[in-house]
Amino acid sequence: MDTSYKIKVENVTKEYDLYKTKNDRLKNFFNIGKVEVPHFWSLKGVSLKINAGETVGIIGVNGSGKSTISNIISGIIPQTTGTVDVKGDTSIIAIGAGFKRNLTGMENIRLKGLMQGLSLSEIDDVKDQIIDFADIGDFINQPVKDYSTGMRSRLGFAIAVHINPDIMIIDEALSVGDDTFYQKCVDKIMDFKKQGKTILFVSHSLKQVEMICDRVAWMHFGDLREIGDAKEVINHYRKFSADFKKKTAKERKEYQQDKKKAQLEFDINAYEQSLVDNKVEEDHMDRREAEKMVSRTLYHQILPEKMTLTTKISVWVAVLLFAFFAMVNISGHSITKSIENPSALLHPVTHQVHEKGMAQSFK
Ligand SMILES: Nc1ncnc2c1ncn2[C@@H]1O[C@H](COP(=O)(O)OP(=O)(O)OP(=O)(O)O)[C@@H](O)[C@H]1O
Repeated sequence: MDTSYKIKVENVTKEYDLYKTKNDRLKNFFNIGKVEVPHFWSLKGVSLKINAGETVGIIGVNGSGKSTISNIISGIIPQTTGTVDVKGDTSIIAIGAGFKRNLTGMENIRLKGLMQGLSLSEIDDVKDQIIDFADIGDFINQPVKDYSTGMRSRLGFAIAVHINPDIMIIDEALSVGDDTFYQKCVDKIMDFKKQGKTILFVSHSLKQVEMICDRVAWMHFGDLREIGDAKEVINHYRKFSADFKKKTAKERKEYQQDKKKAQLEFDINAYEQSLVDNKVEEDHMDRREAEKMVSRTLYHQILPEKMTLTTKISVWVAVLLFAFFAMVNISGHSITKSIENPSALLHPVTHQVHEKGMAQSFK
């Protein structure tokens, strides 16, 4: 078994339900009625390995799944199927993620530091460097919700590089600062590289990716189209972009529509079947074994995002029990009487006593 990787992503998919209204979402949550919801597969089965000390760029057109895959690797969002293995005693910092908007910059520094396992005195030691690097002055004592995108990103980057994570995930963080800040960030990233840290670098800037990364993953409408040597993959991507630009507006639109359609129509069962077939045909594996193996890879790490039937039943039972006990309480009857004669719940005891009392007082 290959254990040399730092990050391994196997057959990872991400499905989003495109609800039209909040009401539809709620109805589906409780399984009330049948609400037809389009499903969009932001990732259609992505597998990749990243070794310790590598700097890997993620490139691709808008909406190709770059942020989705990096957010799944950093644990910000769960995958729908597939396995993500981040090895060893690893801390990941995804820049810009995990800010509590109502807390001040200073409070967020402490929070992120504590979440990374630093002690309060260790955080105290680096806090001035973070504030200095982020260069956001007195804003450090203002709630993060009042920051501009650039300030938030600068603070995120500053925290990330100063609390020394093993793996750093940088998603478009360098596109927001001015030239001076940009250079400071690049220097820090190069420093990280020298220290042998693992870096995942999501960017639209091919120049930045070319300068910083050893390898590049090219995401394309939910698929990993290519992964390999940075220069080679970037050249292929540049060629694709140049060819794409040569198409007419109508051709470009049709291409994008076809790709989006494939993301809407992606069939997870057919995908599972294709993985099994692959193992049988190419690895000459026994079909039952292949089925078990694929099923494990796809589903063993998954917490169901949607409620299973058992969970739905449990929620309904809990709601009904809650309503029953609330009515018992209001009615003033005993639990036994309420079970024997549920209609009694509609005739509260206090009401009867009150009436009895009134009747007696009139006698
Ligand atoms: N919460 C969501 N609900 C529905 N669809 C989503 C959601 N988040 C992302 N998507 C869709 O998933 C696809 C991939 O999004 P993602 O943000 O990963 O792309 P990206 O490559 O990072 O794009 P960009 O370069 O514009 O940042 C897009 O089509 C996007 O619209």
